[in-house]
Amino acid sequence: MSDEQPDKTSLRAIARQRRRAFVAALDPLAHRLAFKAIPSPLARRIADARVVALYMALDDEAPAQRMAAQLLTMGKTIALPRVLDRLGSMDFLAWDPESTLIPGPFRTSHPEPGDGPVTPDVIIAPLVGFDRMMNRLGQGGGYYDRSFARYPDALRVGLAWSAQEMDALPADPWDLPLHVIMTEVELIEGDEA
Ligand SMILES: Nc1nc2c(c(=O)[nH]1)N(C=O)[C@@H](CNc1ccc(C(=O)N[C@@H](CCC(=O)O)C(=O)O)cc1)CN2
Ligand SMILES: Nc1ncnc2c1ncn2[C@@H]1O[C@H](COP(=O)(O)OP(=O)(O)OP(=O)(O)O)[C@@H](O)[C@H]1O
Repeated sequence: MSDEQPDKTSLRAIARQRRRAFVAALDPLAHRLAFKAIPSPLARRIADARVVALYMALDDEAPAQRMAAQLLTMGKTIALPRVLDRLGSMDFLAWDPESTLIPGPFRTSHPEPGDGPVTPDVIIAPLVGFDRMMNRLGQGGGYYDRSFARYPDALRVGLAWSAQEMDALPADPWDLPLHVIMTEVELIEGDEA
């Protein structure tokens, strides 16, 4: 554990509260339309990707599953994470949005294992907070940090409501920056290609 851990914990509490208030106050139509369309700069960046990992939103998270329809139209294989243990391990399983999901730990759900895990070319990640330096603050389990490290060539895309932006987040040595952050109002691209 680093000295920054308590700091991240209080930032998480602030960011979760802000996210809850923002989503509660959002115009219902604006909410319904958000995150459905993939902005063209992002569509270009994932043009050659085969497997795109989404997530099923919990609580007030940005609803990533809404991007599934357009991704299928683009010919992508969609994957979802499967939590393997409570220590931070997960893998990714291909998902046909028509098929049912199996309940997993932490209120998550994942596809049937089918032919086994797939390697994601793009990882669309949920987050609690983000900053303009492309830092991501997650739930604190290190699940996405470990997956980013395991698939270093995958494009790391954070999905968030704009209200989840923080001034500056602490970055631990294992934190890999996001390449792209998509909110309901803008697409933020990091300096690195
Ligand atoms: N939608 C979604 N799926 C995901 C994640 C995620 O953040 N969001 N994960 C990302 O890691 C992994 C699962 N890890 C998770 C870890 C904790 C909680 C959770 O609900 N935690 C408590 C908060 C505990 C606390 O207060 O610290 C909660 O919100 O009730 C959910 C998922 C993989 N799948
Ligand atoms: N690549 C890694 N290998 C092993 N342990 C890791 C790795 N990345 C992070 N961890 C561990 O995971 C824990 C949680 O890290 P952190 O607080 O940054 O999680 P988070 O990014 O907020 O969570 P999540 O990714 O689940 O949403 C840390 O204690 C850290 O030691």
